[in-house]
Amino acid sequence: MSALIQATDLSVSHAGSQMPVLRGVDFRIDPAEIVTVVGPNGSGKSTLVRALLGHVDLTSGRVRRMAGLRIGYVPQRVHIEKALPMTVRRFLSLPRRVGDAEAGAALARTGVPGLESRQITALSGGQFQRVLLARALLNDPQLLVLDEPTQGLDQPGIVAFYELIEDVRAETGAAVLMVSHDLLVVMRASDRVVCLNGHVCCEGTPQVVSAAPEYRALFGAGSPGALALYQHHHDHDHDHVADEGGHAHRHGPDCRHQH
Ligand SMILES: Nc1ncnc2c1ncn2[C@@H]1O[C@H](COP(=O)(O)OP(=O)(O)OP(=O)(O)O)[C@@H](O)[C@H]1O
Repeated sequence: MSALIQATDLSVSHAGSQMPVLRGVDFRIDPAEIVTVVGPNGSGKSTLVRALLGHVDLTSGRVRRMAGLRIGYVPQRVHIEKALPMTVRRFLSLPRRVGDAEAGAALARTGVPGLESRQITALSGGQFQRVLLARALLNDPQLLVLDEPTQGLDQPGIVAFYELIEDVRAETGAAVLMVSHDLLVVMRASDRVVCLNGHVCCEGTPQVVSAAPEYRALFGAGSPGALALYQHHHDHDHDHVADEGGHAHRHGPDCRHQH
């Protein structure tokens, strides 16, 4: 199956920084897959997403996007000028004007029907994330890219949002690339999880990754384990590929974690 996006040996350095943010990253996403990138703060998740979309210059490596690929992108930060009144309806027509029926259908699809006349700044966090998703869906994307789409949501809101994402995938067949901090919920909703820390630390299906000793060392069992990800250190290169149960699972032989 040909990939929607495939990156090979990707390295990125930001201007003024000695250290590359990403080094030697291989990544691909196939049609209808839900892939989630997890990793500590500053590990390069947003940079990877932006590199895959062609929004940052590469130091080395290559990114190939399928010709004509339609992408719906929800960036990590959406700046809304508070002083500038803007209704949901108007927001949905930026940057591309859409008809009332299309706008209404997108809002209904994401579980926030009838919000057209509300001010964007008056929405709750959960409503706003759904409006952002509605806008991303207007393009009839083959790939949805969501950078921390559940920020600011409470636990039930997070669970409901991921259920919505799975429904959207089932209905539209769109692939979904997400960056997330909601590790445990993400494990359930994703076909594949990629753990990033400047490089790909480990990756595979949720089952394979969660069964891997390296994953357990990182996350433990239950929610407190999620904190471990934010404490672990990577001081190694990955030069080892292990195959477990026929699934790709990669981890360095000398991957040391604080646990
Ligand atoms: N435009 C930029 N110019 C310079 N440095 C940048 C730029 N964007 C990101 N960085 C730096 O690159 C590193 C990775 O940032 P990135 O936003 O990709 O990480 P992240 O994993 O998405 O983090 P978080 O979980 O905090 O959102 C950070 O040290 C950040 O300060």
